[in-house]
Amino acid sequence: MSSTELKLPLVDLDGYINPRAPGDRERVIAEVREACESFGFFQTTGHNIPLQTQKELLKSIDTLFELPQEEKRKLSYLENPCRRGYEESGMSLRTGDALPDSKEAYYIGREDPVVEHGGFYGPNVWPPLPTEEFRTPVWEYYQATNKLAVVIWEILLQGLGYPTSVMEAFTKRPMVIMKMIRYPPLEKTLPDQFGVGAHTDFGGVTVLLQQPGRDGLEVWTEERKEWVPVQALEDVYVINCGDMISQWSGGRYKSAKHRVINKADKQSRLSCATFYHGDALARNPLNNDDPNKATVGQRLIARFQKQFTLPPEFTAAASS
Ligand SMILES: O=C(O)CCC(=O)C(=O)O
Ligand SMILES: [Fe+2]
Repeated sequence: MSSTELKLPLVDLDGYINPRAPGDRERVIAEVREACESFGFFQTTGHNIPLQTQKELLKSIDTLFELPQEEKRKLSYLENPCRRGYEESGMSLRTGDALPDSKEAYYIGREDPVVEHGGFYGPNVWPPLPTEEFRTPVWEYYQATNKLAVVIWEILLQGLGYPTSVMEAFTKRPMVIMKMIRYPPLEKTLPDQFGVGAHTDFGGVTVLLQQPGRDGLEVWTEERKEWVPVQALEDVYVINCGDMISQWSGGRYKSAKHRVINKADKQSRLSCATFYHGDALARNPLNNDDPNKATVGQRLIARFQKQFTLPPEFTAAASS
């Protein structure tokens, strides 16, 4: 089978969110488990995020990235104690890739009033756009994906035989980072440059919205040693597991390598990833005897130490 024929599993979450018959939920739980054991990725419908909310989010992302470059630079995440704000094209370098990512990104997260735990918690940076054009639709979308991520976490935990109440042990103040992304057209990308170079996601559950019709995401299958292209379909989300949940599951759920290259010659590509981890200070809630005693926050630091500029108090927390 050639790579173009291989597709990610498609799971309809409606049976879990609005069960109508006995066994509906169990069926969805089994389908998600199967997908995450084989691929670490799946696509999904029946997710309960209104199409209008998705469209408004994409419009807001477009408006944001259309701001003049000097305006965007003023919002740099490198200047922000919580690493919220704007990441310019060419700033993320991936191991093994000669060239840095071509994408530009903008990060928001939980809205906490004060900076705490070296910036894991704190306020967002909002761009100088009318509230109704950016902050309101983006925040509505952020909350909707938070809810969806909780549903996915619950399904994944039940797939391993745990009750959903396990969530309480590590999600009192979950770190939920949302990354809005714009990829330049292919003709503006250097040869051998990726939009996002091959990587695994750091932590928990990722909820990804791709701009419909703008393909570009590819997922690595270890079994076949192939990159599987993922279609960007309207109202269809991509869900994947990160390294932390993979480790917590004892390796049952895969954290698959993936990369993005915008396939469109002349059009940019938008996407938005919500990464739902756990409390900064939480440890593996599934195994008290896990020899890896790192907190969620420490894992995050260890992973991004090279990629992001981190304040010293933060880095110190990683090694303690
Ligand atoms: O834009 C995409 O389709 C995927 C982005 C991604 O993998 C990431 O930001 O971690
Ligand atoms: Fe990713």
